[in-house]
Amino acid sequence: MYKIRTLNNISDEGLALLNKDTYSFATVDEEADAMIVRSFKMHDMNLPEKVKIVARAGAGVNNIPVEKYAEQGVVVCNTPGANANAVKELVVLGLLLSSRKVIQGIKWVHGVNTEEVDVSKAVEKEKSKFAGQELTGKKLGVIGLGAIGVKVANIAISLGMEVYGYDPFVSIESAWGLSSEVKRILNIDEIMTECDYITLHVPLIEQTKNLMSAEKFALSKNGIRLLNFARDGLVNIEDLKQSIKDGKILCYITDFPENDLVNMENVIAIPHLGASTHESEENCAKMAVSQTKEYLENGNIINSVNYPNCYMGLCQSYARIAIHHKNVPNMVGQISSILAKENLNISDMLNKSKGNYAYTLIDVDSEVSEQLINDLMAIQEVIRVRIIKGDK
Ligand SMILES: NC(=O)c1ccc[n+]([C@@H]2O[C@H](COP(=O)([O-])OP(=O)(O)OC[C@H]3O[C@@H](n4cnc5c(N)ncnc54)[C@H](O)[C@@H]3O)[C@@H](O)[C@H]2O)c1
Ligand SMILES: O=C(O)CC[C@@H](O)C(=O)O
Repeated sequence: MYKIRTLNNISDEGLALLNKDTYSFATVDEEADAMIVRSFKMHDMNLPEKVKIVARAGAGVNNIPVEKYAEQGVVVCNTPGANANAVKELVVLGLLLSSRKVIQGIKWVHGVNTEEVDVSKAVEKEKSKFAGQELTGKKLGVIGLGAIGVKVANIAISLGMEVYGYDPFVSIESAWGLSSEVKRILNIDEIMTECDYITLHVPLIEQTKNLMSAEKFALSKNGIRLLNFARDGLVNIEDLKQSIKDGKILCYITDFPENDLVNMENVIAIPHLGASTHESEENCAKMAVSQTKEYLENGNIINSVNYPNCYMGLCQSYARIAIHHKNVPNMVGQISSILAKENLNISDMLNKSKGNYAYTLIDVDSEVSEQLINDLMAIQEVIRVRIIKGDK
């Protein structure tokens, strides 16, 4: 029986995949074999030793100490692309809200004193205050061409925008999905100087902190619209406030409200709703739960951000040994000589690495003794050893 702890509200459709004969819910952290999380900040949390996997039902993992968990032999996975359509649709709304004074207009309508004023007549007189501009023909810069950026770039093309895309690390899969009409930009400064609208779709990592700062705003035209549906921390708030005052930024639309910004004219702050659709919550939860089950039941790692992806299907031998270790030379040699000493026959094997960490899956034809587990754990660079019962 495995115990699952949810640290945020996770869609019921996803949790329903946890069959009751094998899974139950942990009520305290210490009981959990796996944690499923959305935006809960795990940095200050002491992760109990029993936890083996943390599944992020979503894309961003900046709320999780990914490297620290790798050191503890805890797999962190996310759900790439599962909420991309929801975010894309909200970005389209962001483009429109930053172009047309719909929010201001609606506020005005709500404020009309209908005891004294005939609103239907007042509309025609007042509406000139709320004129906007069209998207067609304007230039949009998309920074980050991953699951969301590609969808945003493509839909902007169909809205008649001229789209500039910047992503020095673009994956082959993303490149295949990107419209050939998107202009590939190799220097972010060109996005700043050319574009009327800029939208951010990069992860928040050390290299992207304050990606949008005074130095970049200085390059832009006057009156640009900046959209941030990726993360706070990507935009330097002090520099942003100054650039709004200077008229460089006409509108900042963000999914990450901050105290300093919420009452500013020219700022539209949305309460982190990018992924908040029924469909996206269900997609993310289903993917997070399936990946958790694969790891717990079969040792397979899918969509991990701190360990290599490793998939050997079901174990059709007697048992599967799953070993988390450092990515250093001679690990496979040391592991297989321990198995040879115990006379264990290997029927299948996979060894993969990612950065400083590696993972080895070994299917064996007979029982694995406590002594063998202890011998494996005694290798200095081995972090965790788990035995999974096979079919035979
Ligand atoms: N508002 C929301 O609710 C919401 C929902 C989903 C994702 N997000 C945020 O959006 C981010 C992107 O999501 P995604 O699903 O597209 O992720 P993704 O991993 O598919 O795409 C990220 C892209 O950013 C690129 N990138 C990384 N560093 C870069 C840099 N310095 N300059 C340019 N490009 C760079 C990567 O190459 C990758 O193509 C997430 O990390 C998350 O922070 C927000
Ligand atoms: O879980 C959410 O609601 C937000 C998720 C989003 O920020 C993400 O990075 O996927």
